[in-house]
Amino acid sequence: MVEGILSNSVIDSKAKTKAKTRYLKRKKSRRQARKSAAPKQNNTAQRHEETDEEDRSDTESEDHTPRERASNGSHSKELKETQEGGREERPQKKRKLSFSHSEEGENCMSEVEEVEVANEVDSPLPAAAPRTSKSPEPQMSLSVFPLPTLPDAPPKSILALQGLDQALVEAEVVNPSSRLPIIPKGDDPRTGLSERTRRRLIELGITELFAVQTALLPFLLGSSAMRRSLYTPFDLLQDVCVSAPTGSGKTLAYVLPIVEILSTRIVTHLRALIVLPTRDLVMQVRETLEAIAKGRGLKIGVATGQHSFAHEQSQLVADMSAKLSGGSSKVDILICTPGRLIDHLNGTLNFSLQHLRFLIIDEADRLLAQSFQDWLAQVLAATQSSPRVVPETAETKTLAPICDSLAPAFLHLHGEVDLHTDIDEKKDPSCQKLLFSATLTSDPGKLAALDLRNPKYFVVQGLSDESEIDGIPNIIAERFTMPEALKEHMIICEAPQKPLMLFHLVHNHSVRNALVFTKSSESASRLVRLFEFFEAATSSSGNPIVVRSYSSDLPTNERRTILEKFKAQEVHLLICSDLISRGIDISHVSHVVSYDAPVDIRKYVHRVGRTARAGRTGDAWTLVEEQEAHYFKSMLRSAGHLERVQRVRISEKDTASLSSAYEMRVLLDIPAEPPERVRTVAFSDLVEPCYY
Ligand SMILES: Nc1ncnc2c1ncn2[C@@H]1O[C@H](COP(=O)(O)OP(=O)(O)OP(=O)(O)O)[C@@H](O)[C@H]1O
Repeated sequence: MVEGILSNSVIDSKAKTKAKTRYLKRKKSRRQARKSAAPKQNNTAQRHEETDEEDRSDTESEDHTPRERASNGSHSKELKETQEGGREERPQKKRKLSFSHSEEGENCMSEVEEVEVANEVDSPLPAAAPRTSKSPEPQMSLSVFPLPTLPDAPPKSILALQGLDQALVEAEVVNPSSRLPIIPKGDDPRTGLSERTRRRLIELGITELFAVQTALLPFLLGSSAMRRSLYTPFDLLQDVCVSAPTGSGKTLAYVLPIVEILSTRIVTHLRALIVLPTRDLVMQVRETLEAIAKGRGLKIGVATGQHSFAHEQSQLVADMSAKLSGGSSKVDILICTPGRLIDHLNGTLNFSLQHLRFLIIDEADRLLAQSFQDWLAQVLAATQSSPRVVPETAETKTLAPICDSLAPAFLHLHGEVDLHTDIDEKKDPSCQKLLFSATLTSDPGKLAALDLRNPKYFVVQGLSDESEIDGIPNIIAERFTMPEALKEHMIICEAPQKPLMLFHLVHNHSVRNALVFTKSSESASRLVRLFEFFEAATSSSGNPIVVRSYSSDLPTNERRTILEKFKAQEVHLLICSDLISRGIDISHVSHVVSYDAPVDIRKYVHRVGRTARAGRTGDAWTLVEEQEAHYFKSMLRSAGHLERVQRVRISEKDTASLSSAYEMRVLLDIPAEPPERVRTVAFSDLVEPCYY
């Protein structure tokens, strides 16, 4: 019986072995058949199918005993490898899915693939995941949106032009070296100047026009009669903005058209208003105007607050007895500072801007930065007519009869004037705005405040000035053009050495006829005292250097006297605050010294521009304290100007003779200071005392 059982089990095991052999044979033949059918390449999908197949086989043979599995160790190993292979290949499998289910374009597909591969790398799924999935449906991928990508940064040139007036971007560039000889006789269609004006210019020694004048005169005086009209109610004239280097003749560029056009007037009205930032400039422009307009019968007035308000009123307005709708003026041209102008607009009866033909804003960037009483908005409003609301009021009844004419744009205000013509159109003010500066602003906000009409920009700038760096026009990048014959230098030294450097420049570099700029009026007067001490210590001869301070601390009359002495070369050095850093034109200034370095490029441009004017040569020196050197250089660099400023090194040997003589003298003469508060008894303490 036992034997029977044993023989049965042997038969059983033999049968199983046969079955297994058959299974392996079948499997081998299947594999060979597949291999011969499929291309030889190692296709991942195929491999995967194989794996699936094998998996299925694996499932088929699940009824095998563990022993059999053990005996089939190589088979299990193969299975395991296949599983790992399947796991590795999963991203491709998923890609296949998304490809087959997405209707989106190829680009989108590649996006999907990338995302999935990335996900796979970041957080691999458990290996069994695909197999445990019960769903027969392939996994739908979520609709995928393109990932947000950063747009390419726009080029600097585009960014710099954002928000700017297109007229500024398309400014007319004028070559600074262009000149136009003045023809004394006959017509001159090139400039539009009358023979009389040209003769006057020649009398004044002006034989040719400078670049800015050659560009502006034809534009303002043009050949058409309309351009020369006193009123242009239906033809709006273009406003003009001019950026031209210091000393390039901007004043004449507006004075000549004013004189030329206003000379045709019959009745006196206030037709040209010139606004300037300081009294000194008002006086200077007045001199130029009077010289050019001599014999033309034009009346020129000034309002700066130098005289009493009542006195100015009596100089400006002819009739203050009753309100005249057309205003009343004793002057054709008014030159003024903005503060006093607002005083007259608000407080002087019959002071009216309705007849203005020209509104000139010189040193425009400086004036636009001044928000004093919102002066610009008030001036612009006064050039416009307000709509007539009620024809008959107590006020209009008392309106005096027309003894002074109304400007065309203001005619509707008067009840008795009821002009209905074929051309019964709205009439615009005839005021043309002209802006000038060596450092004209491109700030859209500031320019917008001017309410410019179809402006035309002129920029006087050398072609060699690397006109556009990064495609950004110089005027927009605040790279200002300097006078061609100007030589610029800087001396970097310690702060206490600055006075010595100044004495060195005066005595060893023959700096005379110089403007020396300090940061404040107080610094200017202290430096004058120091200089006088020094001169007393060093000059044995009878020719000491004469030094004076010039700042707003001085009364106007004293300032005028000092300026006249300086012009007469009786004063050799004028130590001044920035009061005269803009616009002042003194032809013999051969040197400018910035004793305190300027902190912004505009100030630098205007200070150094007091020399090398009208084509002359000149030297500018800047004393830069060591701690300021980095800032100063980067300021120049960003203005594209660093290469033009030459660094001059001054050794102790150069100043040895000056310092010993000076320090001895200072020790004797220095005024008593509380000893415990004074750091050292050095001459520098006189200039800028250093207290602990
Ligand atoms: N065509 C010319 N021929 C000779 N000299 C001239 C001519 N035009 C102007 N000038 C002289 O050039 C000097 C500088 O002129 P102006 O004061 O108008 O310069 P600017 O451009 O206004 O300078 P800034 O920007 O410093 O105010 C003046 O002395 C002026 O008389």
